[in-house]
Amino acid sequence: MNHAVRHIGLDQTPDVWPESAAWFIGSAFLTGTLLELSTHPKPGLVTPRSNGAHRDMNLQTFMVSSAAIAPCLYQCAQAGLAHFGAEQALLPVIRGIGSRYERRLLAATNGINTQRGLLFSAGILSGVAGLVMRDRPLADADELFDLTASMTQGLCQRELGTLGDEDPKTAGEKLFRRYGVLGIRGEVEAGFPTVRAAGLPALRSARERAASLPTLLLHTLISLMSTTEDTTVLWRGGLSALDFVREAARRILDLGGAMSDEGMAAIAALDAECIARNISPGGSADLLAITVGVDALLGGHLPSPIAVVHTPDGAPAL
Ligand SMILES: CC(C)(COP(=O)(O)OP(=O)(O)OC[C@H]1O[C@@H](n2cnc3c(N)ncnc32)[C@H](O[C@H]2O[C@H](COP(=O)(O)OP(=O)(O)OP(=O)(O)O)[C@@H](O)[C@H]2O)[C@@H]1O)[C@@H](O)C(=O)NCCC(=O)NCCS
Ligand SMILES: Nc1ncnc2[nH]cnc12
Repeated sequence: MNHAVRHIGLDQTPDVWPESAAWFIGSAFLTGTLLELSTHPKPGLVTPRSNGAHRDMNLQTFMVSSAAIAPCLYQCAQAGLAHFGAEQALLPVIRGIGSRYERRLLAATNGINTQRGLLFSAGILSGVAGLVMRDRPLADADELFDLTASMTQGLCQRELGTLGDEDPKTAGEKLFRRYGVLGIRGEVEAGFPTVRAAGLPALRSARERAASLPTLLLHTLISLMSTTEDTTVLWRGGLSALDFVREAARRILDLGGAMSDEGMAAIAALDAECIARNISPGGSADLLAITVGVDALLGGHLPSPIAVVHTPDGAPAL
């Protein structure tokens, strides 16, 4: 068995591999989804202790929508594992699965848009991961992101560039018309540059510095917020809100991010300010879930959720 496969605990016996690989991939992104939701504080976002800048959803709204979309991740991974031929031909298969689950998401939340963006990005990555992992573990994040960019080449032109004079329907289409921003489609078609350049480096840096799990997750989010072209922020507050969020996040990173007392104080202040201004960086929250999921696919180990204290004789303190 391949060392990397053994390292991430997959059973590579031929008749079990596709099933276990699909569950492994889906669980990686579900782990990222659940850990994002469980993180507190998160400026302007829903947490176990705050609804952030939202009046129409709370943690349980996200719990039911996460439960509704979890099977989609597994099915997209299975579609990738079963796909033979050019990767571009896999995209419509993934889009078909995702569209069905977007309806299930909205049915589970009574029409509230909690995680449409996450469904899109995590579904596509699950499919691409399946494409690669049919034969072997992922080499690195670049392999996953480069293949994603290849599979979705032309997506923005097809779905945004050909809007013509017809009325834009979704937030992303309206914002493309108004500001020329590409939103989640642009992030995906470019191969997740924000996760590559900000998310994964921040997560790895926090892990190397032995940060606790909550600190690691929040530090990664702030790093993502400093650079994400988040159409969720744009939708609510325009370019001034997007500039405000990115500049505030950069200042927090200059103070040490979530790994310093000064940074944590600035995060608390930003949370209050986002709520006061009705700003919610939902796109960055999605990218936090994606970052954790990709790290898990690569066998990354996260700090224990509870820092276990051991007694002098080595037994865990109860
Ligand atoms: C492909 C679609 C998902 C595109 O949808 P849309 O045309 O709306 O495009 P965008 O606005 O660009 O993106 C939609 C959501 O993606 C998140 N997002 C935005 N920018 C980025 C970015 N730069 N990087 C990553 N992700 C980004 C964001 O999603 C999160 O925020 C939403 C919750 O926030 P909230 O403010 O509450 O949103 P609203 O309720 O809309 O506003 P209020 O009324 O409350 O004020 C939530 O979606 C989070 O996930 C953007 O909102 C879609 O068209 C599509 O095709 N879907 C079908 C499914 C599919 O194809 N799946 C394939 C794979 S399975
Ligand atoms: N925790 C959260 N709060 C608000 N919007 C989100 N989109 C994804 N995660 C979110």
